[in-house]
Amino acid sequence: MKITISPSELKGDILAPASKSSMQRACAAALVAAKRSIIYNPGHSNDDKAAMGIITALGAVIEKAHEQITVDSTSFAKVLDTVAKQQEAGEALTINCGESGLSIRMFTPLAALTNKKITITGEGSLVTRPMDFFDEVLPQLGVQVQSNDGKLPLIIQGPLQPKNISIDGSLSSQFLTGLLLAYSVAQIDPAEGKEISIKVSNLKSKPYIDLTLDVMKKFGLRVPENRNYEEFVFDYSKPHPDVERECNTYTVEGDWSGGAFLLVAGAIAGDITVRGLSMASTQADKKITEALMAANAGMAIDAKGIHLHKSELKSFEFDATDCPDLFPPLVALAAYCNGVTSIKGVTRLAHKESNRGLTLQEEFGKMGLRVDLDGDIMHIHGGSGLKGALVHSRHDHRIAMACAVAALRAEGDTTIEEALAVNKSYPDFYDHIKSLGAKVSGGIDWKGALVDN
Ligand SMILES: O=C(O)C1=C[C@@H](OP(=O)(O)O)[C@@H](O)[C@H](O)C1
Ligand SMILES: C=C(OP(=O)(O)O)C(=O)O
Repeated sequence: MKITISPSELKGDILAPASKSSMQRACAAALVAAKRSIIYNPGHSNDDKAAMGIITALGAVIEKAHEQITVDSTSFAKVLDTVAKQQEAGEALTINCGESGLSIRMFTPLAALTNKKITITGEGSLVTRPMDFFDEVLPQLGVQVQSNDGKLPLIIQGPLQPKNISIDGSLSSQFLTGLLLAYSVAQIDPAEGKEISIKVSNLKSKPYIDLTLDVMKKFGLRVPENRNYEEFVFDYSKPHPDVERECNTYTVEGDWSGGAFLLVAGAIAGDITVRGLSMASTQADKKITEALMAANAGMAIDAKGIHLHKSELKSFEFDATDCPDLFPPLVALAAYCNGVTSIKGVTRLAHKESNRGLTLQEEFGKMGLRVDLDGDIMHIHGGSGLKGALVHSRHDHRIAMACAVAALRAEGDTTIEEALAVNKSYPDFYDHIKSLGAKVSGGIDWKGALVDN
């Protein structure tokens, strides 16, 4: 599907979408909390749908209402209980993680809490993303694993038993997120002692772990002591925090990752207000506000939201090692900043939905932007304007959104091929920018019919 964006001025206000990082974690926490949970402001991106599909496959029952979902996962309590009694292994099961890196890395250890033989599959770019962490780590926790040479599909069989382990956190924080959730509810072997810890070296994307711990706390799960992101210690001698609580309630946060595209759109082509992004959030991509400030963006933050208007922008330096998803919107921003912007953390981008350092260089190159890759640093030569072009999302949602935002101020039209890649995280993206006045043509209407294409 192609979508064309013509140069536009944006005006108005918009509510940021639901965060898939927050929503997927809520699904996982609701599953292992093994009771009833009400999740408000649920997301409906493909990654969110993958998470809901997985917890359903693992026994949770989801009831959807207008602005909330109710998850009943009391049957998961029985699963854990069955494991504790070491009964017969259950029947085989397949779970499909769609294209979601977080889902596969977070739910695999949770699926391994059961004693079922489970096949874990995925689609699109997920089949080429590295999963060899599981080959190395899960057997240390008593889980049998078979992978396709470190890639999907995985076949696992638990039950996972928490043990003192050391892991490498340099590729992704998502594996640690999964282990933390699993350790919080797993049955422990008394011989392991009362304190069990996960040591982590070289952890990247640290704020995502803060979000994991925050969600665990809100769902009344056992939360480990975080020793400077180098060791996470579970004290099993302490009673489980909220076992008495009958029902959890959780509100999915507004999405700083998707919201970053709206904020950048406002800084280069607008006079807009983005609502629903909390400054109290632990989300990594809240750091976009620091980049906007460094670029001299016309920004003001108050109780009504974040206001952005078009202004003269200057180049900046930024470290995105712990917030890698900001690279695409930052490139769109830097394209309109006078001078050379330098962003650190390129090596974090190699295994996302595309190899994002290269993809950004190539797709923005088609619009006339010079992007140099110098080891871990990206240099963006901004300020001389972009030309509308035919670009390709490369099946990467953040590349499609970055090109769309940059197109708002380019000279001439920009057509994005495979533009519906945005459905992975932000299905309403084109509708949202359109409601702010962006000239968007092509695509599908709400009935799935082709429009203008
Ligand atoms: O935990 C999460 O919700 C995520 C963690 C980050 O991955 P890494 O930890 O692999 O950097 C981020 O890039 C991804 O989009 C979402
Ligand atoms: C990399 C991303 O997600 P995930 O790793 O969960 O697929 C992303 O949303 O940019």
